[in-house]
Amino acid sequence: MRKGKCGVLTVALPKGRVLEELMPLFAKAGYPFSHDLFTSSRKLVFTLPEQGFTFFLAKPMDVPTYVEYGVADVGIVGKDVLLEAGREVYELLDLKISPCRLSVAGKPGVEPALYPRVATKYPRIAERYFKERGQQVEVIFLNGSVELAPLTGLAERIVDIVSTGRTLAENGLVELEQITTVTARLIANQVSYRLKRNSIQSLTEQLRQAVERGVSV
Ligand SMILES: Nc1ncnc2c1ncn2[C@@H]1O[C@H](COP(=O)(O)OP(=O)(O)OP(=O)(O)O)[C@@H](O)[C@H]1O
Ligand SMILES: O=P(O)(O)OC[C@H]1O[C@H](OP(=O)(O)OP(=O)(O)O)[C@H](O)[C@@H]1O
Repeated sequence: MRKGKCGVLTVALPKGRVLEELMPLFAKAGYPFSHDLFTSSRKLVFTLPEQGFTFFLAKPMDVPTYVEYGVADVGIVGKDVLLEAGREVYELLDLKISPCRLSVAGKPGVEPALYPRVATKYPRIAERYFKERGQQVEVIFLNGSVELAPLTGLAERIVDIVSTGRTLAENGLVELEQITTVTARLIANQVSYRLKRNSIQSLTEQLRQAVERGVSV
């Protein structure tokens, strides 16, 4: 995108896994920013007026917050985070990168208690999932290494990301139910979407074409 009358677009990027797969997709869409640009320093804000962008580097779970409040016009984030954050943003495009799934897992062959404990980084998704099924559970929030919970007796079940399945397998756990599939999404602030419609639609269209052409990462 070149700077037009709509001005610079502010983009909230998620640090970590998604960013790695995003940069090849951006390049394919005609925005050749290197992953190194964002990871070779501790800088969090990258102002690139000539290219028509300002980028923020945020924790994935915080990306929808920056976008809902409008300090970022658009953002990129996993569907898992979008569902968990429950922010008022527009979801514009499935970027089809960083695929994984959100699943319920636990030790094999263990019948759940009447009121089982479920450990997760995704308490809202877990609450909603079990409530919809009429199952009463106690959801325990953890920040990570969630697979530890059933091994230590903290919880019988977990709700967590599964990708290759290696973490579950190496900890003697099994996937019991799949809640949803997950890929990264382009999201937009609702006001920016009106005020910067041309810039946002142009970015969306370029990315849509790149997604359709496919990216090898
Ligand atoms: N194997 C995987 N494990 C975790 N997340 C994955 C995996 N595969 C794809 N993803 C996607 O990547 C996102 C997480 O990225 P990353 O692991 O870099 O952040 P994080 O570890 O959740 O963040 P934090 O630093 O806050 O703990 C998820 O929201 C999900 O959409
Ligand atoms: O199915 P796999 O390919 O093994 O991937 C899934 C694992 O990867 C993620 O953990 P991460 O490395 O992000 O660490 P965390 O547990 O601290 O979030 C996720 O929480 C699972 O533990």
